[in-house]
Amino acid sequence: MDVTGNHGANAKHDAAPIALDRLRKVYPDGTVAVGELSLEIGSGEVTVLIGPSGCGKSTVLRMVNRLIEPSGGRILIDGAEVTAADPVQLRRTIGYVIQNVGLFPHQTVRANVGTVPRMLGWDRRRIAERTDELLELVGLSPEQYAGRYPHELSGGQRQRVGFARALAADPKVLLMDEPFSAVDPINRGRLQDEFLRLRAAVRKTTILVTHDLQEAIKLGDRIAVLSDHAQLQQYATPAELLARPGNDFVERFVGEDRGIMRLSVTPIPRDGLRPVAEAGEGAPEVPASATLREAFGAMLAAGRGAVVVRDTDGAIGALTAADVQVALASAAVDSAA
Ligand SMILES: Nc1ncnc2c1ncn2[C@@H]1O[C@H](COP(=O)(O)OP(=O)(O)OP(=O)(O)O)[C@@H](O)[C@H]1O
Repeated sequence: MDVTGNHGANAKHDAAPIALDRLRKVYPDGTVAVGELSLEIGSGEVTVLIGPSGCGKSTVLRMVNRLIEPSGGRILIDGAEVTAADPVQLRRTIGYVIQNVGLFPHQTVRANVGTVPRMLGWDRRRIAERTDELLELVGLSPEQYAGRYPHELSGGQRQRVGFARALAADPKVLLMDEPFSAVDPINRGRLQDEFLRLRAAVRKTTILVTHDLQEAIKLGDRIAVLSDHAQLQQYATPAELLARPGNDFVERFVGEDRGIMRLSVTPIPRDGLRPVAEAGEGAPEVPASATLREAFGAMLAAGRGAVVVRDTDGAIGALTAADVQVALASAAVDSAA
């Protein structure tokens, strides 16, 4: 299946880099929502904006698709200034996913997903094919769900439809504003996993707003930590951010759990493994691609002090609880280098 949507004439859009250059927004009542923000987002990367409530995250996002007009500065997508584009045309090249999805209640799932392709004048057959393809991609069988209305879906399913709709016309850029926050914790985890799976298949330059640090760490290639007026406090990979908070604000923001959270962004050190026998008889096993969190979790679940690490050729070594601590310490040194 061609999940990129690049099968039809004129449908091809590669992911595009985004640059925010001294971006500013002062609302008419004088509120300075965004003081001056500069940020570069690489093509195909997921950047997460995170920060306290009211710090300007949504304002930044909504300036990128011109739902809000900037008061100053520039936004460049693929080198072209966003403010030079027609806002309606622009929005057709940008997928937008919001908290409560905003599906049209009186339209079927099929019609909702086909919204932008219809506006772009695609023929019916092509729209139908693309809709089926996307529904499958987000894990909803078209036979079962295409004819339903939004009120006949669960919150998580609605979110999936919203995501399919955002991807329908193969946008260059995806903007996601708290996309999973209206969903219960279990479905939220599932949707996050789904997002990770999808983004491996469809690489879109994505800006995702959240106030959930776990989510930021799980989904972001890079995280921008903002304080009031969208002041950039640190822009770093999840591993760097947790190992080396750039200042007191970020240190307070990531909080005391950052040591634990680092487990989930640090891979098992293949070079630092012990002989397999040191794990002891019946030790739990984890794949070499696992993180320290998964390895440590397997130890705790089995009540053991070590795991056997396996790759496709078989067992490649043992990792103990003490090794986990050493690996974390050396990963912190690496990320400082
Ligand atoms: N239309 C508006 N007029 C005046 N002030 C506004 C307007 N919209 C938002 N603001 C203010 O701008 C600031 C930034 O709001 P914004 O919604 O961008 O923050 P946020 O970081 O996304 O917040 P949250 O995490 O709570 O959703 C806030 O102080 C908010 O009150």
